[in-house]
Amino acid sequence: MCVTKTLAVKSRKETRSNSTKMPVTAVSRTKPNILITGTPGTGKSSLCKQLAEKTGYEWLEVSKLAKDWECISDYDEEYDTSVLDEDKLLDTMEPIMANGGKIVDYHGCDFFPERWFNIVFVLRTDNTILYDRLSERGYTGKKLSDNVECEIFQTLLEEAKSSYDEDIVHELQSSTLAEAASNLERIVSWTDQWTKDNTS
Ligand SMILES: Nc1ncnc2c1ncn2[C@@H]1O[C@H](COP(=O)(O)OP(=O)(O)OP(=O)(O)O)[C@@H](O)[C@H]1O
Repeated sequence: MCVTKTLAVKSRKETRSNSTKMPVTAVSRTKPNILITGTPGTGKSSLCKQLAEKTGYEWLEVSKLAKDWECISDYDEEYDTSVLDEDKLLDTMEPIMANGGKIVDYHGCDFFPERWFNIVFVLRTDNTILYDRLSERGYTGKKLSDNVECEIFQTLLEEAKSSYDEDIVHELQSSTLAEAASNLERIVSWTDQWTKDNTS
């Protein structure tokens, strides 16, 4: 079982979306909200940090902020990872997301409301390269193999495609530094274009 799947429950997302009576599509805002997702180690944080510097948008690193906001409900010893209190996290994020200009970074995506995001990027990394990155980070045993399997089975890509309009979901290769630079450039260009198209 993939680590990310311990943290995401799709049916609850749908219940929330319905209960808030908001449209499923992204609401109007002057700056877009961007979701960057992918298996741990695919380069989300590295990309988001640079993207925030280039755009001036706010980077929300959900795994770290969830701890600061006390939105952790449990600790999963088998996977050596925190389990989110999703309801509390979403309630905390809701007003933050409202004005746009947010870059959300998390290794899961099916519990966020669809209306929050204008675009979704799923980072992908070659399996061998990802194995080495996660080993260097100290991942071993089941945590290491499950995360690599998660990438092999493109779990996050499928999760994103089933949770958001496929037209706004984009897969980005993130195995090399050249790809990282190209991804950054592509997202900055998209952001500039979105702003031109939506604020004139
Ligand atoms: N495209 C890339 N090419 C080469 N190295 C990369 C690339 N992207 C990230 N890295 C390196 O891989 C490691 C993991 O990157 P990073 O921490 O950004 O991943 P992450 O997806 O945010 O992981 P997590 O979900 O656990 O926070 C870092 O050492 C980073 O410098």
